Amino acid sequence: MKITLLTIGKTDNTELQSLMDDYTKRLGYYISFEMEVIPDVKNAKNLSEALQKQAEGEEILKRTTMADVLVLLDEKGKTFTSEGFSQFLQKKMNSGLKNLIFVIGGPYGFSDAVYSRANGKVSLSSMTFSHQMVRLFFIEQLYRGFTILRNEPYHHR
Ligand SMILES: C[S@@+](CC[C@H](N)C(=O)[O-])C[C@H]1O[C@@H](n2cnc3c(N)ncnc32)[C@H](O)[C@@H]1O
Repeated sequence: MKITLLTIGKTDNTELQSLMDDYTKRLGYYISFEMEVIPDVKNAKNLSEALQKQAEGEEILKRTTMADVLVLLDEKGKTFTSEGFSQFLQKKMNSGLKNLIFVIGGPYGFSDAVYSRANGKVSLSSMTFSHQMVRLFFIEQLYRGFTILRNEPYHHR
């Protein structure tokens, strides 16, 4: 199984990027993982929130096929413990799925079209994080999930 994390817009914070690179490298020992950055929508300043979400949504949907499982990172989604999330990952791997795609929305979240296509929603907290911060938190949780599945001493119950 390959896991892709789709995000909108590059991170211009080098410290955040360096932490993400570190967890991405570590994750690579366990699973094929890629973070794909969708370029910021051009002229976003001149667009309404709805139009910006629609444009971002089209870019997200372009990058998925119906065979992929698409899971949105969304504060109103399902919450997991880290152990529960590791079981979620294990089940997806056992199911023979080829592509598991997680998506982080832009500054205004997701368009209705993306919500309609999604197979599920996962929340990291009921608080809202910036779309930049949430990438780091999520990649760390993915890494944690795999260390739990391998019984490695990263996660302390
Ligand atoms: C600034 S937030 C957008 C908030 C927007 N009000 C909404 O309704 O989604 C940008 C993105 O970060 C992600 N995000 C923020 N907080 C999150 C959380 N607690 N759990 C999961 N994803 C979160 C979501 O993908 C969201 O689309």
